[in-house]
Amino acid sequence: MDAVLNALMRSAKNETGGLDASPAPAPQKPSREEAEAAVRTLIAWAGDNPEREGLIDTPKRVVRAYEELYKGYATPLENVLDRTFGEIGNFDDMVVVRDIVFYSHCEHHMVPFMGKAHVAYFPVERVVGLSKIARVVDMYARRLQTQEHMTSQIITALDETLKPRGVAILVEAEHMCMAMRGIQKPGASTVTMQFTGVFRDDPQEQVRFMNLIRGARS
Ligand SMILES: Nc1nc2c(ncn2[C@@H]2O[C@H](COP(=O)(O)OP(=O)(O)OP(=O)(O)O)[C@@H](O)[C@H]2O)c(=O)[nH]1
Ligand SMILES: [Zn+2]
Repeated sequence: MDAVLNALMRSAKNETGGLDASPAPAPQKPSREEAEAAVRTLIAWAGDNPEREGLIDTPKRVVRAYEELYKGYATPLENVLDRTFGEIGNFDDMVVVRDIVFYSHCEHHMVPFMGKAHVAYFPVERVVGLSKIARVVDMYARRLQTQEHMTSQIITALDETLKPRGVAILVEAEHMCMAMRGIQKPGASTVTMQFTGVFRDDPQEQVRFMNLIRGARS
């Protein structure tokens, strides 16, 4: 099992830098049976009996749930952003998709953090389907990471793939590892933001973005 873990750790290291468009699959992904056995171990560690009736099928359910919660590892970016649309007239202003709800898990505790992402970009001649921006958010949210890394992965993916005049992202989230355990501060929210291109160079565009995501019409 140590060899499996080492291989997984090497693979994960390769995935932390750069665009990270289509992460290489873990070279020796554990089998479904091994994953279910690990869940049984954690149930016993929590203090319950994994063989009792109510818990007997739980490892299978947890492994199925993991496939959904972490499906971002299996989504190639090129499949998400491969289609753009050119019939936009002379539109060259900001496109903002705000209030994209996401659910993620922090890499430190594997406990959920959830919130909203707001994304804007200045298209150059072609636009991307609006749902694809939300798909990119989901793709990175459904992995283990910090909120900062998630924020930078989303903006890098959009910037390098669409090559727009600029991208802006603001992510606001509540971390259950700060609410349910540890410091126990429910309601505390964390805001991360990042800008490229005109957003980075022109503070007025940052202000317009902030006003738009707060609902103001300027
Ligand atoms: N920067 C950052 N920190 C995070 C994120 N998610 C969780 N954390 C923090 O990760 C830190 C881990 O700290 P450690 O001291 O290694 O772990 P810990 O003993 O469980 O820490 P406590 O949460 O303070 O009990 C904590 O301060 C968490 O609040 C995130 O997305 N970004
Ligand atoms: Zn955490």
